[in-house]
Amino acid sequence: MYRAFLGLREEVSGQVSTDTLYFITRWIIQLFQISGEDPAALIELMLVMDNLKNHNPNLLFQYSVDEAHESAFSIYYNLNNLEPAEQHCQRFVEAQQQRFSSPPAEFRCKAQLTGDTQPFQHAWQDYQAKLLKAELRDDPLQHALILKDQAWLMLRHNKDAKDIQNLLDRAIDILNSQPYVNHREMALAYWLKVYVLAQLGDYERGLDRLNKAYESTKIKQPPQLNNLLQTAHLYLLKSSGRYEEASALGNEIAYQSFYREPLTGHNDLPVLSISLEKVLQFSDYASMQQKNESLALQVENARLFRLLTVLLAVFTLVILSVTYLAYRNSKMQARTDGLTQLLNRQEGMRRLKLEAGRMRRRSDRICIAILDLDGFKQINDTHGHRTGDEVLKLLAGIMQKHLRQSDVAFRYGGEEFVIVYRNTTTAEASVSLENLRDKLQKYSGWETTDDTLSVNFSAGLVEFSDTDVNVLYAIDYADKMLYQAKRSGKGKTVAGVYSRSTPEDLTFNGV
Ligand SMILES: Nc1nc2c(ncn2[C@@H]2O[C@H](COP(=O)(O)OP(=O)(O)OP(=O)(O)O)[C@@H](O)[C@H]2O)c(=O)[nH]1
Repeated sequence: MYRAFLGLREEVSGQVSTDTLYFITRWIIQLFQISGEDPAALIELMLVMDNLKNHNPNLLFQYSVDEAHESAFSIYYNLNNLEPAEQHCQRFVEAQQQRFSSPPAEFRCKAQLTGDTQPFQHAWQDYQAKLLKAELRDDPLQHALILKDQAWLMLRHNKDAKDIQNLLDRAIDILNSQPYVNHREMALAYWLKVYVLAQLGDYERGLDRLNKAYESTKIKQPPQLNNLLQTAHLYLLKSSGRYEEASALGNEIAYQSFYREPLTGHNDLPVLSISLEKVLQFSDYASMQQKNESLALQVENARLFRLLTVLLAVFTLVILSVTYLAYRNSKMQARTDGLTQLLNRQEGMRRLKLEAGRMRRRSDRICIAILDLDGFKQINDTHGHRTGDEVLKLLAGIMQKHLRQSDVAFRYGGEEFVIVYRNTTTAEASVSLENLRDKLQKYSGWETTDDTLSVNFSAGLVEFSDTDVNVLYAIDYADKMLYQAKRSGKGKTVAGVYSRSTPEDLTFNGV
């Protein structure tokens, strides 16, 4: 297996990026370590260290400087070569301090070197306090989890295997007695147990625990958890001298790791897959090659699937946007008058009623003006309908430009327009209407006729603040005043205030 990966590194060097090479080296180190080939792992590690020196460590390997030193420490420590172990521990501490804003207060490598039991004591006391809390709260699940964590702590500090087993047995018993079994925690507890039994060389019981662990993760088996159990299995096989089985399982774990993130997301994956196949052709791992192919296919399929999902999402988004825009457009069209682009009568009346509602709620007032172009038939007859249309559009444009945003203007019909002035008195609205009139009369840029056109309008204006009266009465009232404006000479505004007491035969105070 190492040979295959060493060969792979040779094959792809120069073709792939430096950090991919670093990843491959990392596996090789891990493989050597798993198999207890510490000196070989050390040589590989030195290779990484050299790379770290040659490249800018803050850029390329910024996430691995401390990991490399920690691995070097463990290897030297295992080999009982304490001087370099100490150096690497120191470098590891420095790297961690650089990498994290708040690195751990106590470092395990230091404690291991000095035989300092302080970190263990602190953590142990912490767990004891938590245990007490869980007991008081009568929370057996939490209790079991803390027992399991305590076992893990003891294991990391090389405590007595029997004590560790006791803790784990208690944790497993509690987990088993729960109405709903927590499969993940159960598997982790069993995994620890297998690990401890492997250290004790108790293969039979270890295997029994392992089968239970596989069993408890059968329902929901995330790949990482499965991988964890496989690693425990590997320890067990190795510790009981079953090297062939261990080697086969080691291969499987290595291949699975090869195709797992983050390397599968790596740009260099195609080169790696092809090269791995080539290397395997010259090695004695023919059966693994098949597995490699099917795994590569799975990766490719997953990638295609991801691509398709993204494409589908983009496509759906485009369709939705287009549909939404078309819908919005058609809605706009249904609301506006095609010629003047003002609101049409239906939408205008709806907005008028809304404004009346708002007025009632705020005890406000509104002014309603009806404008009618004077002598418009004459304009049509003399200058043609196109000029008539131009006049209508001109007045609409002037309204849009010179009315306030809160005012609502719409085409009431033919050459009639309505303006709803929010919170405005008749005096203020009259000023606005005179302003519109002024702009209309001063206009001279006609496109459809050379003649100077005299364009003007008459208007009926009503102030309306009575909360009990239907706003349509006010419109009728404004219409009647418009009629008065027409009758009394055109080109003017006649205004009045409408209330419930306004008699049927209307009296006007002209402006
Ligand atoms: N060009 C054009 N003319 C229209 C449009 N809608 C209505 N008209 C015309 O507007 C004219 C309105 O004529 P009348 O109701 O007699 O009004 P007027 O000539 O302005 O008379 P007064 O209101 O008394 O000043 C009619 O000839 C309609 O055909 C339109 O969209 N475009």
